[in-house]
Amino acid sequence: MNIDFWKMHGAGNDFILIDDREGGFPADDPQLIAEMARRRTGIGSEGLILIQRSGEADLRMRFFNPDGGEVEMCGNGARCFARLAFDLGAAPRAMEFETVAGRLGAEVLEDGSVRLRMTEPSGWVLDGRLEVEGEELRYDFVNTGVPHVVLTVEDLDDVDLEGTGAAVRYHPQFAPAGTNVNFMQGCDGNTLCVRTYERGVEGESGACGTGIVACGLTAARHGLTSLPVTVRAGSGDLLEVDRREENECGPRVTLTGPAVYVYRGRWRPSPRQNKHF
Ligand SMILES: N[C@@H](CCC[C@H](N)C(=O)O)C(=O)O
Repeated sequence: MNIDFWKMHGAGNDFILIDDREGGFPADDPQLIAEMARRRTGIGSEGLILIQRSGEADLRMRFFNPDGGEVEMCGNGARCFARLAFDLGAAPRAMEFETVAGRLGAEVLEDGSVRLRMTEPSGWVLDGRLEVEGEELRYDFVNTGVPHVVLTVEDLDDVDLEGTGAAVRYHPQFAPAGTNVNFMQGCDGNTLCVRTYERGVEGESGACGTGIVACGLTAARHGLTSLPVTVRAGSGDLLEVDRREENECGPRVTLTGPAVYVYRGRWRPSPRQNKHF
């Protein structure tokens, strides 16, 4: 058996997407997922996404980090999920789907970009203090579907992203789940620039949607910017974070940005994965 997939990216954050509406993908095999996601010897990606049927919404999204572990949500991945689901005829242009973090809404816009309606942010810590390598760091924290620390910096090009990122990601304060770590700088006008050390990628990813939302909301709460805010990801792509009056449920945080096809392919598992096929 082969696995048909789409390779897509959202602002440079790249994913493997699989139409698993009929079931059958061995999601309980982290080794297989890690092998598919591995650069050089696999397809290479910063996450694997399953499109599944749902009894309660249009669809269900499952998201796996490239280390094979399932986590609650992925902002850039959710936009790719919505665009592919719409193009496959699996969901209407304005859809709702389940995630482990809760129910999301998405609208595929005419140009193929996607506006995502997020779950309500939770677990806020504003102006927290953290000791990292003998130094006190000021940080903010919010869960926008997955956990995010936001570190406000003066010069994004001058941060030790891998060093400080890993130290905060594994800091006992955020154990056992760990956290993603965003470095945020105010840029020109009402624009933020963000680079993210991602849990599960264990390094800098091309962009992180939930991290960009965490930064946009944090900057607004500190009065550094106002919503809607434009955020430039590490990849250079621009996304918009807003809080909009969407429906009778009241205002919802939104993330709008690209969802781009790279190619379509078929994965033939290596012999050591043949147990499934
Ligand atoms: N890239 C994602 C976040 C994916 C999950 C993250 N790696 C985690 O473990 O929390 C995004 O765009 O939000």
